[in-house]
Amino acid sequence: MVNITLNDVDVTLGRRTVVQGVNAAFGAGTLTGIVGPNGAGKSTLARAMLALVPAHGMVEVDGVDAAAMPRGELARRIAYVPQGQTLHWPLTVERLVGLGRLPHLAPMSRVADVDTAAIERAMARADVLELRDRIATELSGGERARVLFARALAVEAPALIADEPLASLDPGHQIDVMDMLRAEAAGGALVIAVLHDLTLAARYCDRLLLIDGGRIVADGTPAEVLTAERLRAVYGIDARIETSGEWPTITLFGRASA
Ligand SMILES: Nc1ncnc2c1ncn2[C@@H]1O[C@H](COP(=O)(O)OP(=O)(O)OP(=O)(O)O)[C@@H](O)[C@H]1O
Repeated sequence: MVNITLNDVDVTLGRRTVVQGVNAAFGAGTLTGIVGPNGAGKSTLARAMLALVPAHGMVEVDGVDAAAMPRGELARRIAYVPQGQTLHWPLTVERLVGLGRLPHLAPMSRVADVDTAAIERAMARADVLELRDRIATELSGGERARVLFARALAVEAPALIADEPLASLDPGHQIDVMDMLRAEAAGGALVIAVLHDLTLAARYCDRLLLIDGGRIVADGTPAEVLTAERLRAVYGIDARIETSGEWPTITLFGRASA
């Protein structure tokens, strides 16, 4: 079990404050989607939770200041799928997924049976077993995205933060990844995903944080957060939201007229 609390968090990059006054708490067993337009500060907020960018205010993981937590401990508690990561080394897929076990290994120690089993599970769940002997730098964008997702699953951490895990995936694999995120949350994990697909976010997430200009502009269930007025104000689009079904469905009409 793990929890993440943000108390009045600001992040300044260069001379710009890109996350401002964010207060939110995340607990076990919930899938939260972070949505908002390009440049809203979603990735920066995710990175602040992982202490990858310096933040003002307080980011607490299990009641401890994340910035003061040893990196290995933080990495064992929160697995991370970064946005659009470039791969530099020609590792096999299996070796790359195996890097997810690094936070569990003592320096210079070898991969143990428990690690091998976790790597196998992660590759199976991310549907990359057939790619295991391929060189990761030679994969297609979608194959690479699934391998990087598998690397995060291999950590078997109680929390998972995935930054745009659906980018480059075909519709079938998008649904597979959303099913996996849901299953992680149903199994008791704290799961946060930065998403652009509002339809999938609405269908799968328990909670949405809508970010604009570095601030939370709405926080609640998808039906509470996704209103036509907000989509117009935040994204500048005209949309119809149907809330009569099991989850809200969104039909996009186009750019909102001024
Ligand atoms: N290193 C940096 N120095 C200065 N500004 C930065 C830096 N990194 C990001 N930014 C700016 O911070 C803002 C928020 O960026 P961020 O990547 O968090 O947005 P995002 O909501 O994830 O966007 P997208 O949906 O396009 O991925 C953007 O305006 C971006 O240009």
